[in-house]
Amino acid sequence: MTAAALHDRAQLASAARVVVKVGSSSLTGADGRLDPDRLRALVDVLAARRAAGGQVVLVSSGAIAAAIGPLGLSARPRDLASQQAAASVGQGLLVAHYTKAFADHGLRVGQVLLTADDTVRRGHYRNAHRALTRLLDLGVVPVINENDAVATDEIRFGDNDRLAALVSHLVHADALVLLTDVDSLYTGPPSLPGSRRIAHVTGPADLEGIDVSRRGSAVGTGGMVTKLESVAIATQTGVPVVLTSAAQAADALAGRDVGTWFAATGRRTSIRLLWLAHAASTRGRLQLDEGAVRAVVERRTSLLPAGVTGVEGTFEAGEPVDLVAPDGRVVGRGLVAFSSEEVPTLLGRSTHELREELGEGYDRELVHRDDLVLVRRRR
Ligand SMILES: Nc1ncnc2c1ncn2[C@@H]1O[C@H](COP(=O)(O)OP(=O)(O)O)[C@@H](O)[C@H]1O
Ligand SMILES: N[C@@H](CCC(=O)OP(=O)(O)O)C(=O)O
Repeated sequence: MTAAALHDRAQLASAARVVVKVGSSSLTGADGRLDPDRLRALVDVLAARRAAGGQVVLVSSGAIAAAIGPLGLSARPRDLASQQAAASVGQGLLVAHYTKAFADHGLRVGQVLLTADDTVRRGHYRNAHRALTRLLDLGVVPVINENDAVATDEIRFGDNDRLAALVSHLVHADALVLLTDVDSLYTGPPSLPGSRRIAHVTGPADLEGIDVSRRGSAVGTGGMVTKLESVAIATQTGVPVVLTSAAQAADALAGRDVGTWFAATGRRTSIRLLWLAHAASTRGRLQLDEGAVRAVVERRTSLLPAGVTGVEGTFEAGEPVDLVAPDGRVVGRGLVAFSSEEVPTLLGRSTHELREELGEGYDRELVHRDDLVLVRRRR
């Protein structure tokens, strides 16, 4: 199935496949613990959508919050190991609640735990796509979360907003619905007098001057910042987004004038490159000479070892690195074809020399053009 581009929120009512992301703040009570009534209210809305024939993929946060009570914690843990342990306990409890609540509507759920790698590395991406598509074909509601118990700080999303954008790409969704604890995007912190609802965003220019700096709820992670990053990823790859509160989920899915509608700005494109440009944290840096900068930036060629003068960091082949110009500007990011141990022996050498000395396999690009994005702004 391919997504038909939705042009306005009214079309959401008949969209065939939507991804709905719900944040921890919408599933918890004032004490920061999971509130089964709030979870059930959301499930009622999603089940109604399924009953009307629409497919739903749910990306749900709340694993860590769900463990706060059972583990006797006073608040959301801050260190990675405790978060991993809490997520491991809480994820089972969370899915048990979903399984029961959807079963009351005659629906099955399938738990899928993903890491950033699963949505970016080619083989993993295809695998996740196949599994999710089959679940949907079987009428199941996939319930997705990050695989927090094994995700380390370097590789994890940490928030589910950007994960939801990548999942929307993965399942070819018609739209992404981000549910949180505010009813829309505002011009400034919602609690500040004078902040106004933004109903419609047609592109990045509409977001200029908007203040999203204030952090959100105590249980949520990313606040509005990661939601706007999610919006950027989804809309640039052709998926429109509605952002609203969980309380208005039914209205949003019915295409009514609630929340903020973010129109799609681009067409379906490579998610790997989008992820590289937006969010991947790089593992190292390759120093380019002027000629290599011109080749990569102006002629859009692959990066060859001959144009690289230095390397920093520790990375494996296939991991993201920054491409740095002689003046220190990051001009691009790429998935490097060799590990940081191998790179120094290749630097400044022509592909011919490398083939002669090291044999075939070493005469290829350091970063292939298909694995490279240009960075226009200073990061
Ligand atoms: N300009 C803004 N418009 C709307 N909400 C904002 C804005 N700036 C900051 N926020 C905050 O973002 C929060 C939502 O993020 P978060 O707590 O991470 O939710 P979730 O758990 O749903 O991911 C809201 O509670 C709100 O206070
Ligand atoms: N994967 C984590 C999500 C972290 C989180 O709080 O995300 P969010 O509430 O969407 O900002 C969990 O399930 O607890």
